[in-house]
Amino acid sequence: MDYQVFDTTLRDGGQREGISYSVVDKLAVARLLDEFGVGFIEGGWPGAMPKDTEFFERAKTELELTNAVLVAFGATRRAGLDVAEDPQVRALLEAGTPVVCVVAKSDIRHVERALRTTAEENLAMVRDTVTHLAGHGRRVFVDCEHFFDGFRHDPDYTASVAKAAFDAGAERVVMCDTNGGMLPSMITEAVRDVVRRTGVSVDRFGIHCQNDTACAVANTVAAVEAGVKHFQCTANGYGERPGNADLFATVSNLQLKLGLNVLPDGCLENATRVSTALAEIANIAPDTHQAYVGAAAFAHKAGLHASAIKVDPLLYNHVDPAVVGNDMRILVTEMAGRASIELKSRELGIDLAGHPETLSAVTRRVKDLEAGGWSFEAADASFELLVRRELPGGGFAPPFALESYRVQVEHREDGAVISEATVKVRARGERVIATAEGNGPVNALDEALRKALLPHFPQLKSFELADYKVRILEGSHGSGAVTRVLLETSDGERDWTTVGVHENVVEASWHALVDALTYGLARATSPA
Ligand SMILES: CC(=O)SCCNC(=O)CCNC(=O)[C@H](O)C(C)(C)COP(=O)(O)OP(=O)(O)OC[C@H]1O[C@@H](n2cnc3c(N)ncnc32)[C@H](O)[C@@H]1OP(=O)(O)O
Ligand SMILES: CC(=O)C(=O)O
Repeated sequence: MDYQVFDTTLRDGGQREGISYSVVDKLAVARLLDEFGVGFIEGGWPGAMPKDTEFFERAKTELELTNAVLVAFGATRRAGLDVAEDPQVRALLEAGTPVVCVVAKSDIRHVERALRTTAEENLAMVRDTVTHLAGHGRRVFVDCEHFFDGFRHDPDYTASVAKAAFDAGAERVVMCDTNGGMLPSMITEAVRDVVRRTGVSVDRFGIHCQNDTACAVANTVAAVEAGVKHFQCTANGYGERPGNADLFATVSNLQLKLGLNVLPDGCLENATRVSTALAEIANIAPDTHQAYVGAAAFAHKAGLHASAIKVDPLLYNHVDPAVVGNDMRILVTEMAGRASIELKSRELGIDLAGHPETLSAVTRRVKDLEAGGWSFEAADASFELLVRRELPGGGFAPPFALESYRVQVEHREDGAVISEATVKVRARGERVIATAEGNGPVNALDEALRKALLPHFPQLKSFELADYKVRILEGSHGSGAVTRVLLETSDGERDWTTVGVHENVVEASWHALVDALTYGLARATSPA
């Protein structure tokens, strides 16, 4: 590849609050990153923590990488210590990786105040460590910590650290925006200046940006545009404080916007899947609004967007979502227009192109219902039922009709709380009455309804209530508060979400429940 994509999810990514990878997690993350096509995987700091030491040990036999090489991270030798005697330098070699990356101080203020040593000793620490590691056959990358802050304060000293690393045999010197305080123009200016001062070609430099100004991706792109050929990122931007440059946004920008050859062919289209899988392993909910790979990255809510998208999706998408393995979605809400309804219905397999009256009727109905607290954005199943109910000959025959339901909640002397529901429905020409108990009124209703319908619809057996969310919405314009219920149902293969709204939580739940069973039964009897 023309560029070195250096991933540090397992090292800097692990520095994010809330992440604690196990060794097994680390091995799984490394495999996914390799599959995604990065060139270097920084696995951690051997010797600093037992898990990282074990990871490198197990990687020797358990990790087969196709695209990437494994990198061990460490620091330059301690001040005043012989490099061969420094245990953490020894641990770096014992990790057995072909590449090592050492962090070096490059801001004179850090040298003097944090390391409490001299400018010259710090240069010697860099030289000794690089020479020693290269002498043991390692490719050596040097992360110059606080490079940009240091360069702005004392450019001669910071440049001399970079030069010392190169002269000692470092393959790459990585300029780190450790405090993440830079803006793209500052990066561009510093990159040009350090090349001039050191006389070293820009393509031997690397870039590592923290995200404290929310510019990590932009700063990385700026450095690459200035000629840098090695860039460090983390999956989903995980990292210390607000994080690092997000791998997926960075490679997408470089590949799709600048036309650079950064990943092997066919890898970029795995971005969305790999991003989600890595979020699962990190045990962090995927960021739905993440650029390129988030579930909402290509989700359109505004009616005007939909009307143009109907003509050509690229009129409102900056790239085709498929190039990063993502999908476009149309959201139906009070902001929908007829085009939104038409596109969403098409997404659900209903062609409304020849039905202008239905389009107008559904649009009006959605706006009215949403004004009353309904929300179809996350309830595709209820929206589909609404469309089918409005569509003349929409193939919709409700599988049952309610005569009445009754729910009782009984608090007994011994503290037990029992809910009991009775439903009276008509299904397939028959009147059925069923009673059931439940751990709450909604559960009792659900049980009673299933009991009544099961003899007619055995498919109901596989339906399970997967999630139940309740939100109380404050009333407006003098009306009282209403309750919105979102119900997620699963048949083991597919999930669908329905919505119900009413002043009474049981009635709101009933609406969502009826839609859930109606939709599930309609699906069960129609082809997937
Ligand atoms: C910018 C970055 O994110 S770099 C990555 C940082 N990552 C981590 O810190 C995670 C892992 N860290 C650790 O497990 C521990 O901090 C260790 C094992 C590295 C060190 O632990 P300890 O030996 O207990 O030292 P402690 O963390 O308190 O201080 C770090 C020491 O390293 C020295 N040091 C810091 N940076 C460097 C450097 N680039 N080169 C050499 N020495 C350094 C400090 O001066 C300090 O030395 P001192 O003990 O003489 O005061
Ligand atoms: C090395 C590193 O993580 C930094 O300087 O931010």
